Amino acid sequence: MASIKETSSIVTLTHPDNKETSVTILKYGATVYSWKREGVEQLWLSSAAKLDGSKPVRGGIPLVFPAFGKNTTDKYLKDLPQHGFARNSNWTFKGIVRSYPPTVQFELNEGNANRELIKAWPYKFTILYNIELGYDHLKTSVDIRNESDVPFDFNWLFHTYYNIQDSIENVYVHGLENQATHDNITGKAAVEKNAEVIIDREVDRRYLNVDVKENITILNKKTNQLVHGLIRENLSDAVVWNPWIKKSAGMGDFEPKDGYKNMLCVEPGHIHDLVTLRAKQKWSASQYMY
Ligand SMILES: O=P(O)(O)OC[C@H]1O[C@@H](O)[C@H](O)[C@@H](O)[C@@H]1O
Repeated sequence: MASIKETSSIVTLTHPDNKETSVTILKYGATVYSWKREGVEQLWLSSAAKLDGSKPVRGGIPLVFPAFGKNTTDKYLKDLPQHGFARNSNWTFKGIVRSYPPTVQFELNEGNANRELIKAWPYKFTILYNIELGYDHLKTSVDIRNESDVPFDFNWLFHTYYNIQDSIENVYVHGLENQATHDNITGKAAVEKNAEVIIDREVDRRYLNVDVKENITILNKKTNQLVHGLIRENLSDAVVWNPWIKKSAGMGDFEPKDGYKNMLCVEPGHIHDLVTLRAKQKWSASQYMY
């Protein structure tokens, strides 16, 4: 039997076959902020991250909904903060929904979402968020249901911060060659020429419409061994983000300051356009990390 520990602010799930394999979720944002596989932390978390609900968590897996970045054009989304309100809302813990692999569920709807922020977005919805702890993987899945009588538009993205135990200089991202990109820093579109995407400066790049049959992996430069692997369902875009020296220096909740050497965000999402969800319809997506 998996063990679950719940406090007023967090839920920790431990795998039945290995007590060193666990996942910890903050109810605020339903933010997974630790995933240990056989005792080894897989996610990066800033030592200055706020875990008290005063701001989104700098690290782990913040959830981005219903807007990616700062939307400036949509009638309602433009009044929301960067990355929407899901990561700044207290989600309801619904308990364990499957015993093997042990899976816990959280729910967000217009009733428990951040009261100030939800004022800008006049829809009824239910998001069920499942976190499945495998002995060798973590799968996070989302079902979004439009409970309104009219359609609504949204982005979804898992803002995953991977822990790069070895330095960032020693890894590359694979699976993005020939993909269309949009650079968030320069605003320019391009095509990725590299089979091995290295991170040696600030990188903030959207990869658009990447075939979901393609796994995205982080590999060791010297040995080509797998550091992290990602399988996506219904999430055709991916952001690759590392703030590097200057940007992390400017973020008060980013510590240690050289932490950029030990993290890399590879964020699967639907952001090339907005998903339109018709009344009473459901949209589902997941990321499987191994
Ligand atoms: O500081 P925030 O709001 O958590 O965002 C972090 C980063 O999130 C990434 O997804 C964006 O592409 C970046 O532009 C952004 O800086």
